[in-house]
Amino acid sequence: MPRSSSALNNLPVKKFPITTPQWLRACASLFAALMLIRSMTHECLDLVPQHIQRFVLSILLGFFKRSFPNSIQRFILSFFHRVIKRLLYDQFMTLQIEEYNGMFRNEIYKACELYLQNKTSPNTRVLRVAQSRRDITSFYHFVDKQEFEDMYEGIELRWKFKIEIVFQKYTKRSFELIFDVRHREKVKESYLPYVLERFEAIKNETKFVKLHTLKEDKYQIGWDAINFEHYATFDTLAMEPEMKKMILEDLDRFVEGKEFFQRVGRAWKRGYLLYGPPGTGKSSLIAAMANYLKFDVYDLQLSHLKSDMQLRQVLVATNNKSILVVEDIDCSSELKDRNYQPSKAKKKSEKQDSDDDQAPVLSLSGLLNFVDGLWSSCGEERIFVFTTNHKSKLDHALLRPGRMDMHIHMSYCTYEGFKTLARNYLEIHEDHPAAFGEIESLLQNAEVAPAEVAEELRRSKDAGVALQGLITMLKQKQKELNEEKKDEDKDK
Ligand SMILES: Nc1ncnc2c1ncn2[C@@H]1O[C@H](COP(=O)(O)OP(=O)(O)OP(=O)(O)O)[C@@H](O)[C@H]1O
Repeated sequence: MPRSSSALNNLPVKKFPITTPQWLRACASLFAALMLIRSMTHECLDLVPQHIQRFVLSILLGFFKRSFPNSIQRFILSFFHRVIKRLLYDQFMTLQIEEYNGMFRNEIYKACELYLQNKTSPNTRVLRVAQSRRDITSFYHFVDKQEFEDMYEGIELRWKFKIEIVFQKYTKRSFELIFDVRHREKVKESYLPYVLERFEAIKNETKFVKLHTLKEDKYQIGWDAINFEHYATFDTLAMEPEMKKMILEDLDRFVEGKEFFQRVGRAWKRGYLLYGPPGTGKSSLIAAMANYLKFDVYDLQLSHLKSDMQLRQVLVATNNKSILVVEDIDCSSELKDRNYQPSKAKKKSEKQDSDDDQAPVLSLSGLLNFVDGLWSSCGEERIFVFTTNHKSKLDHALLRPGRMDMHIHMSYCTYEGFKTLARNYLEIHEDHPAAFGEIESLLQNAEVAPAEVAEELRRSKDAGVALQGLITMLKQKQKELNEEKKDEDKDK
């Protein structure tokens, strides 16, 4: 039987102070109010620089600590401290930028290094400064925990440089970028690309060619860089004009050849072999190439390396747009013969042989692999230059195209070469016709390196005296040569 409506009305009803939807609404309003207060606090705090906020907070905390000596009050204070800290600082995000990304140097790290050169913070107390003769800008070396401040479109950014020792062996360098987490996207999409852009611009504005040499500390082997202060250019180089033109055109084709190398599926690199007697300008030509292309020079002294692994380690640490030089490659006894067979060496002594088998080896194939093998694809716009006084002593594997693409013979001084040197050292242009004529005919038979001619021309500022000195020296050389020939004929 259905209950009557009056019966229903008489049932006991439990009354709540507020209904469930009302309670939810109240919570939502409270939450919204809190969010509003939080964002208003942040908006207001945005107007106050962070270091001032931190300073004010530390003063307030000090004041409250002194005012509340009792332990319960201190507990409440530390609770509030944590809440305020959370409100103020836990909104920060930290980006870590380490120097190495696996085996390779991190491009963003390099960009930060240069970008932050001119940015210091008011609390910077130590700066290591260096300046080179040719360089008008000073270089700052960062010290551990050094801080930098930056401002980008109203966003405050704090940088910190860190040096850590890992595994008690290696030094690990990194930058930390600390910023308000709300600007995460802007920092990623806009600020970091801006840093990279500035890096490229600063690099081009202040590009000084660097000379990198190997340095080894207790644990690691790496590169040390100084400004390259070799003033040789193609203008000052004593060389046949056609040869100069050919090299310059080859270099131009190389640097403009990115698409070509991609199209033909080859690594963007080029190898030059410079060969000729001592003092004919091999090092000067390398300097002229570096100054012309504004490429850094890496002087790879093989005697500093013990194994292929070390070789790989230093080679992957080189930058793009660089010239890797191995001087006097024929003298590199460090390079084990490609056909090196431990069995042959057994004849020597058992003990030494077993040591050899286990010792890490620096091999020619290790080097070739980098010039032409799989490792050659690491990096781009690389030039390899090997020099030798004795081309005939070199392994044929090294000489083939693809490894050494261009063989450049650095010859004894020619008349054209002499004219360049006379212009360099005495600032004269064939206004001593008599002396020039005599020197031209003497040079045809003399085997004299440009270094020797240059040395003679340096002896006096008076062009006439210097040229006469050169003529005497050339005559003396010719005399010696004739006597040698006579002796040879006698022996025959
Ligand atoms: N072709 C050249 N043009 C201009 N200067 C030269 C030339 N060759 C030599 N010189 C002068 O002689 C010096 C020594 O030359 P450089 O070191 O370039 O010769 P090198 O062929 O590399 O010698 P080595 O084989 O002994 O290393 C240079 O500093 C330069 O002043």
